Amino acid sequence: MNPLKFVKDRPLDLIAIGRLCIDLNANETNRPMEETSTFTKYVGGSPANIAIGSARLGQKTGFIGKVSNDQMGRFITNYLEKNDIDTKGVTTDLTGAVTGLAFTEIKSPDDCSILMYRDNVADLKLHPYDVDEDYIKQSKALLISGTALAKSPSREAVFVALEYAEKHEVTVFFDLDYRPYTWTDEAETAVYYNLAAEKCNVIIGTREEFDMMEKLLNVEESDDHFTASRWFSYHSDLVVIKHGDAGSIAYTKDNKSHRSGIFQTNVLKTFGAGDSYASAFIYGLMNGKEVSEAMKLGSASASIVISRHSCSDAMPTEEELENHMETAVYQQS
Ligand SMILES: Nc1ncnc2c1ncn2[C@@H]1O[C@H](COP(=O)(O)OP(=O)(O)OP(=O)(O)O)[C@@H](O)[C@H]1O
Ligand SMILES: O=C(O)C[C@@H](O)[C@H](O)C(=O)CO
Repeated sequence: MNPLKFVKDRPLDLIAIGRLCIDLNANETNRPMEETSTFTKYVGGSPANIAIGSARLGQKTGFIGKVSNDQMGRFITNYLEKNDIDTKGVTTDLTGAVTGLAFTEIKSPDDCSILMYRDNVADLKLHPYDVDEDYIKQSKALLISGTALAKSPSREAVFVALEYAEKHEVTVFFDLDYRPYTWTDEAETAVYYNLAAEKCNVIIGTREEFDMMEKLLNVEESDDHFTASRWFSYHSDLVVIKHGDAGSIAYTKDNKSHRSGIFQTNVLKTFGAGDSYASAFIYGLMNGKEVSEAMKLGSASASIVISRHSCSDAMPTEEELENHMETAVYQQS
């Protein structure tokens, strides 16, 4: 069963809002950053990766975000356009802000980390005035991502987008995308995540991300069912909790749960799993698939992306995803 309804006849399927950055992924793998000397440059940032994954799967996709007024900003906008992403909502910062950089360290397939350079970044300068109501109402769905809530004015820009989405019946997906280094205070983080989640139809996050949101509730032990059911009295119809290589579980408002396993793969690096999962999961739901089938699409896409070097450029097309699901070994959780 698929609990979501999407308005029909809109020019865009999905608009993502938030971070547009650069990933610099280590070329020399199986070694620490101190010993890495060359990196390959890709577009990055969780909502950017999800938008790219969505467009690769044939969804009409747009973006609302802010880029730096330099070569990096232009590289990002050009890449989005080359991937058929509508960039009408992408504005250029005029205050001298820079593009956020994520240097990745690939020590082993299960020991990866990201070193972020995020001082004075353009993505967090997105202003409520940059969010156009007429643009949001052209889409069936909106994807928000938690990192954009970390600072003003980007935080307010996301809340304004949420208001417009509700007004125009745009289904909202929230990928929690919790990056601790972007935040300074745990209570502030939990409060803003919870305020945003109240307004979303679908919430997708890892167990650790939901634990962060439950920090102020004095919850003694993590419990996926408790986590999901909190949101059904607000706007949510569907909550997904990801558990890395142990798969994922989704709960629907009718109190049913759905589990997904993983597709076995040759893991090169772990990052990008969540973004590829989200893009294919959203694509599945928007194309009428049952929740468990959409989760399986998400898992398949994740297994492709973690076997490749980048996150954004590695996103599969519809054909690649279908072929992969036919050939890869599925492991039920
Ligand atoms: N080792 C693995 N092999 C195959 N699939 C995996 C593996 N790890 C994760 N996945 C798939 O990716 C999905 C998302 O992974 P995970 O729970 O690690 O998300 P995440 O922490 O948001 O990812 P990211 O590392 O990108 O932040 C899982 O539900 C699973 O389907
Ligand atoms: O900006 C980031 O958080 C880094 C991402 O671009 C990176 O690709 C990643 O971590 C994907 O999950």
